Amino acid sequence: MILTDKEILAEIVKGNILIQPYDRSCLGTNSYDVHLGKHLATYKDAIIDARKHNEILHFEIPETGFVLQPATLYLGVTHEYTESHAHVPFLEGKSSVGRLGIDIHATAGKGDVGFCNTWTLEISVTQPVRVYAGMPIGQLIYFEVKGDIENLYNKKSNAKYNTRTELPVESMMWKNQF
Ligand SMILES: Nc1ccn([C@H]2C[C@H](O)[C@@H](COP(=O)(O)OP(=O)(O)OP(=O)(O)O)O2)c(=O)n1
Repeated sequence: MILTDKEILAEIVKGNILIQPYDRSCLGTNSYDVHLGKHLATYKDAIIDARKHNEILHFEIPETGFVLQPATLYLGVTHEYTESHAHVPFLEGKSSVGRLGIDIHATAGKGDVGFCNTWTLEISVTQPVRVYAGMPIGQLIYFEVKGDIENLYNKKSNAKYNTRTELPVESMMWKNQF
C-alpha cells in the first residue's frame, strides 16, 4: 500500500522517513515532490562499457538554466537527501515534467528500505529543453513492506549507492561480477 500524506508525515515524525530539506507544501496527496539539484554530469566517453568504470564529467546548472539535448544521457541529482528506514521509496516523474518531454529515470525508479542518499536521476529528453536548478523534477512515493528485512540497503556490504553525496553518481555496474 502507498502511504498517504498523513502517513508520510506520521512516519517522518517517527523517524522512519527523512527528507532534507523538507517543505510541507511539497507534500501531495500520497507523494512528496523533489527538486532538481544544481549538479549534472555526462559520461566522458561517447561509448560507455558496461564492464568498466566509466568516468563522468560534472558541471553546474547556471542561473539562466541549461538546455538538455536529445541523444545524451544526463545524470542529475535530487536537491533532497532522503532516508527511508521502513518503507520502499519509489521515484516517479511528474506529469508536468513528462509533458516537457523529460524522462527522469531510465528503468530504475525503485529505492530500497535503508537507502540513505540523494537520488541520482538518469535524464533524457525528447527535444531540447531548458531546465533550472530547484525546479520540481519528480515525486517520491512510499510503499509499505510485508515481512522482516534481513539486509537493510545501508547495511548491505554490496550497496553501491549509499555513500552520501550531493553529486550524481555514475553506474557502478563494474562492481557486479559478470
Ligand atoms: N533512479 C534511481 C533509482 C534508485 N536510486 C537509488 C535507490 C536505491 O536504493 C539504490 C539502488 O538501486 P537499485 O537496487 O535499482 O540498483 P542496483 O541493483 O544497481 O544497485 P545495488 O546493487 O547497490 O542494489 O539507488 C537512485 O539513486 N536513483
